[in-house]
Amino acid sequence: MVDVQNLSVITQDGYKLLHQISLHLEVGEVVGLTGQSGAGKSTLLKALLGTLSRGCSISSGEIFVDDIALGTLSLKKHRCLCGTTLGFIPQNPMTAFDPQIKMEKQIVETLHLKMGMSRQQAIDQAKELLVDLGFSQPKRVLNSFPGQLSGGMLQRSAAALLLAMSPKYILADEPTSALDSENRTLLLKLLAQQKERAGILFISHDIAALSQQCDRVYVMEWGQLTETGTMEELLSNPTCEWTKEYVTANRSVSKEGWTWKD
Ligand SMILES: Nc1ncnc2c1ncn2[C@@H]1O[C@H](COP(=O)(O)OP(=O)(O)OP(=O)(O)O)[C@@H](O)[C@H]1O
Repeated sequence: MVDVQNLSVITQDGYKLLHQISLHLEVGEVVGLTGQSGAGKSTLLKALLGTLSRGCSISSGEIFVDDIALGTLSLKKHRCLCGTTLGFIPQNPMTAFDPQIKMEKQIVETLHLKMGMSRQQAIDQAKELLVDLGFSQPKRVLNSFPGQLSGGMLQRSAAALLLAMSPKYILADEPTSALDSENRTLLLKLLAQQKERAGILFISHDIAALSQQCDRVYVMEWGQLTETGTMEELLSNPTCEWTKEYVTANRSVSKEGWTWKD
């Protein structure tokens, strides 16, 4: 289980980015995290991955992954958990890969290092997953530099790499933000298939996807978790500002009453 207990993160100026966050994630469930832009959702993922920006630090609380307190680990040991235990799909696909290195080398080296795969095994696995993610020419993707691929192609490639590592916990930061509707559906389907063997923390503003995928959803405002429930419960009985505003903005009046645009 991933268990975040009363986690607070501050900047070097003492500004609180996260305040007393507590949440847990078990294998077999999808937990959503939504809320205003700048609320601190990505910061929480960075704390989980040990990649907080320079000048930001955990001021109190602890994160346990399978009963291991991450705060007791060296940065090197923390990073070792990334990939196979904590898998990550980043919000900004450009940050997922080194722009100077061809995709094939990056994917092969990661799968060799993290999974012990041979070069050929890694290439075969990558091609197979790229096809699953909608690429008809996976070889072309592997032969490209990241800059030669679109944002959506990179986001799907990052998802393929993550799936190849079969992480126990998947941390997905707006994984569909750069995708068109067809590829969004494809990625959501693949993520849903992981639920049987993984726990998924799904950060998104995509209310339809949150409703469809998540067992429960947390709302974050100004670095704090302000509300939790199924998406349906949150929308039908919103209590915090962000959810109320979302509900108001998405209410469309018809003769019969109102319906969700999503
Ligand atoms: N290195 C940093 N130093 C100072 N403040 C930072 C730093 N990184 C992020 N922040 C601030 O932390 C807050 C939370 O940012 P974060 O990216 O976690 O929000 P978010 O909820 O993921 O937003 P979005 O939905 O737009 O992706 C913002 O106010 C941001 O400006």
